[in-house]
Amino acid sequence: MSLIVQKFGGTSVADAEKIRAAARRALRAQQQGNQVVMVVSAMGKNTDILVDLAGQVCEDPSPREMDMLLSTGEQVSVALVAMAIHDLGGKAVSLTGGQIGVRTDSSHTRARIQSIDTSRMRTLLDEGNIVIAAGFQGVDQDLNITTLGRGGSDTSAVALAAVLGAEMCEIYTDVDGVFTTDPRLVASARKMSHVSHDEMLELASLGAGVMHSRSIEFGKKFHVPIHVRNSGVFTDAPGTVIGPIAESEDRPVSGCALTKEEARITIEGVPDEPGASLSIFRRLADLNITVDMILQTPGSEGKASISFTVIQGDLSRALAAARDASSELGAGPISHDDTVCKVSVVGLGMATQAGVADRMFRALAESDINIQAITTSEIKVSCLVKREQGLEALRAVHAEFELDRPPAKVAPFEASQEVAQAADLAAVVSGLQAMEDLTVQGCELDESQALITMANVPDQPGISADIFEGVAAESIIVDMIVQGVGGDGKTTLSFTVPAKDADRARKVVEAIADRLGGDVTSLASVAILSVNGVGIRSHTGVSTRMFRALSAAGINVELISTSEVRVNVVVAREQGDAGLAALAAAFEDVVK
Ligand SMILES: Nc1ncnc2c1ncn2[C@@H]1O[C@H](COP(=O)(O)OP(=O)(O)O)[C@@H](O)[C@H]1O
Ligand SMILES: N[C@@H](CC(=O)OP(=O)(O)O)C(=O)O
Repeated sequence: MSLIVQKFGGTSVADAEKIRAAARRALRAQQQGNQVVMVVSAMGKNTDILVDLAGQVCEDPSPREMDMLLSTGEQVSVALVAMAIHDLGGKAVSLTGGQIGVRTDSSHTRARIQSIDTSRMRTLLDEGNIVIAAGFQGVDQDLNITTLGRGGSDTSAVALAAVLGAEMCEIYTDVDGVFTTDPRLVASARKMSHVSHDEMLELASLGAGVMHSRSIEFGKKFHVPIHVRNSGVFTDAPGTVIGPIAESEDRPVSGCALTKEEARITIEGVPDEPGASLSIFRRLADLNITVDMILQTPGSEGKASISFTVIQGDLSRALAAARDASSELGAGPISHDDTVCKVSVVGLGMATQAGVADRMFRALAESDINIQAITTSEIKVSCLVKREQGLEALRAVHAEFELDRPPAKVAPFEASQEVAQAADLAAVVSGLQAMEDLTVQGCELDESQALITMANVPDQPGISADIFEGVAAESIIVDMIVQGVGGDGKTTLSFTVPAKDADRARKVVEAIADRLGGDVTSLASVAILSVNGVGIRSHTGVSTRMFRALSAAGINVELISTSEVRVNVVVAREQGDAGLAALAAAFEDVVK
């Protein structure tokens, strides 16, 4: 008998009527011949209310007690959903995370699932029950209640679907599916018929709150088809399938997103030598702080400037860590800005098409928005801008890439489902032992690139657009772009291009420097080392492990860029082979 998991977010169980509607939907799926596991979140804004309450009682609540408190929200809703099903004549049993056997580590408020025991759920299902599982929670080995981080019910649902070998994991929410951007922020946003795991991973971690990014890691790792749908409509109209296939192959950008609550920290005067990045990011990883944009730009006299962003809530802890690292390194000064936000574009197509970054930069410049920092990966470009301009920036890039219009050639919806359903259950089962372990697919060395740096550029709207339009006009594909944070009205931009195009790219940049000011330097050939896999950024230890391995091998990092699926660093060409060997050894235990 087929099994489906249906997850109902807080918005879909916000009141008694919605709870009854969710119950009817689950019963209908059961009547259609499926076994049904529901995963339910706390009603409406109940988790926010509990967080607020804790804040009124105490300034700095203990994470353990926070979990004890927040988990009650889901306990209320699962019981009510079970009662609603009983009332409709169905059989249902509600279970907390602990009762299901969702084992996690002990990182309260951001725990990771270690294993799930399916036996009790299987017995209940075989007896004809709908199982109603509390999302977002588990227990550690001492039976302390843990939670998975805000929005974590999606992760509970996809994890349950993985261990149960479910045919489909349906995510019911208050919108019709995954849109090209948050439809509440941009009215012209368009629902996508499907979106690839890698795009969704990036979008979710870059601000698309419709899905919890770790749920996508599970979906990708365990081949779980995920279908995001609207709980408020009574039709069976398809929503968005998150699977291996992108909606369109020829479109460079699939979606865009905004993270509002960003904070930026910059450490200047960091000695440009092996181990410097390690000293900083090791401390942040030890505190379990997820670092987002990391920008290292070459400075003068053997000193570099390292900037990174964290979510605003982590700022004070991250600043303390930065101060410790800075005094150990003899670096400084340190500055920070907590009035920034990040706008990003994401698309599998940009890996093979020139001219995405420059279009984004031009769209922002035309709205008179200054870009404070840039990072790129194969499938995303992120720009840090003033928070008050965030929404305008999002709308500008959405319009620039015409995301309101469907792509010319859309891969068929059925294809995304078919491929997704060809899941390898054996792989799922073998992955159960340590479900959220890091999956590193491999370490790579690319020796084909050159590095161009333009320092002391006036920090004003339109500079990046000028440079990258000029480079794109020469049909040169830019790989990594890192723009450091400006000081004294100046900024530094570094980027890599294929070595064969380096001379032409340098000429373009020199012409701009002649006009606007700025010092151009280039390295005709560099080595880009990368570690790629699933959920690279949210596993805070990956960069640390990478920097440690390179530092131990005496290799200096010139430039860094990160994404959900990859960390890239640029090192001197002659150190590429040694760097690759060091990384291969460092990640040997986790390469799948
Ligand atoms: N790209 C996007 N597509 C769809 N919804 C998005 C996107 N980005 C952000 N959202 C927001 O996510 C919301 C749904 O997530 P959430 O409020 O957590 O619902 P739930 O309670 O169902 O988990 C939508 O109402 C929408 O405003
Ligand atoms: N109730 C939790 C978990 C969750 O995932 O909720 P939702 O599915 O409503 O985003 C939270 O608010 O964080």
